[in-house]
Amino acid sequence: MTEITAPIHVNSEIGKLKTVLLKRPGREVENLTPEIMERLLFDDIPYLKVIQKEHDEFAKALEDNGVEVLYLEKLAAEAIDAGNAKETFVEKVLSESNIESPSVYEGLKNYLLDMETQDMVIAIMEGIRKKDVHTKQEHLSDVAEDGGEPVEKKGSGSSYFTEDESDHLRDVSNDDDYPFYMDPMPNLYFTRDPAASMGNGLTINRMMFEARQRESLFMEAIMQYHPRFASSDVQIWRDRNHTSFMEGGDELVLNEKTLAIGISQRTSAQAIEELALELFSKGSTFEKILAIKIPNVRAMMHLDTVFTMVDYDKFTIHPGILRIGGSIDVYVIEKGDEPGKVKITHETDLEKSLKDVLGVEELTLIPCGGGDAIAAPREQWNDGSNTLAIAPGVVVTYDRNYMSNELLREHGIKVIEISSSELSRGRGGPRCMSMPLVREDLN
Ligand SMILES: NC(=O)NCCC[C@H](N)C(=O)O
Repeated sequence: MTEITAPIHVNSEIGKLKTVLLKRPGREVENLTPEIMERLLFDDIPYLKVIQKEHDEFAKALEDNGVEVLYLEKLAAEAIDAGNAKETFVEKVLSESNIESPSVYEGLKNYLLDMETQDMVIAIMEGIRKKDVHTKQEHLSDVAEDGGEPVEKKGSGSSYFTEDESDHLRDVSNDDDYPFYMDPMPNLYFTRDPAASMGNGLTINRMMFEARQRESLFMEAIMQYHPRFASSDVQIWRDRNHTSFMEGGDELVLNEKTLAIGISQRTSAQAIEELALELFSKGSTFEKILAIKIPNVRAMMHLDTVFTMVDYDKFTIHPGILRIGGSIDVYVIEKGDEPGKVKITHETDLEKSLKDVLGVEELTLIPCGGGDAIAAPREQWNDGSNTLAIAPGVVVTYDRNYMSNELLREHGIKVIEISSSELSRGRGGPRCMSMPLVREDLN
């Protein structure tokens, strides 16, 4: 086996995992409240101490199996320092954080730039509460509360009072009760979605919901400035400056010539076609994309919530994506006859489409929860189909999905289970929580 020196090298879903990017859940998951959790794409509020313990167990399971684990928060801070890009980064994040008031903008900027880079990255991820940053408007509200003269507040935020700002009506908050100037990013521990490795490059994604759109700024900075990546020839197949959206949970690398991408709640058909054109024209190894249409519902937001590869010829599947009779729409996208054009063939037999591109005679689709009318949707809801393959036939899964795990074992798959009572509350499993950077090639 030749040693892989490229910082990103992913030619399959199942090749031995060498390096992976994770994000340990931090206070951003505690900054959820019942009022905002739905908008921030959570169904419940995780218990921080336990979710961190479970995540550490996940990281340890990977390390015990020879995987190098890198952390997003650390790489992002290293990148920003290496690129001397603190101010540029802060300005970019602020410009995407819906801050209308100039005094709030200035207050936040000074507040963040006064921090060490690592603390600043973590603060941005956790979300920034109004009570931590003092701006002129806060003093105006003090007047209203006390009926007296504005008094400069003492405490950590007082130096961020922007005394010179002119008064703007837009400084008057529409929602004084809302606790944040900058929303937390609780979904960051799903490192799979903001960017996706394919070949020796990646897509840095424009994500569907505002709750997640700023997440890909960290990966953009890492690729731009971090010495581990910036000095190498990492191909950005698609950047985040698009209007059509794509998320990594939909992007599967079947082999070095073929991708499977979900047309889903989070990834549009247009984005897939645009990516195909980029890949076909920029000298990638990819020649085909299977665009698989899945239901546009929250429970199945990405293709990897209903379909993952576990071995050369085996996949998990949630039966809920198939029509009665087992058909599903698969659009095979290939290079067209003219530049700037693709050729699209419509197929409806997923098993056959997969056999064709993988070059295998037999293929097994292992149904989530055994296909049982109750167990299948229950275990799918807790990511029973969302396995992370760390080698052919070896996967990491959530322990709570015992029926699906048992079935995987019956099919000869080695299953490494991790605790999942809190991790699962964010509606993502082991594949969602990991972004492979390097995998060994298959023979
Ligand atoms: N690939 C994945 O399916 N990721 C899980 C993302 C869960 C997150 N709460 C979201 O709704 O985006």
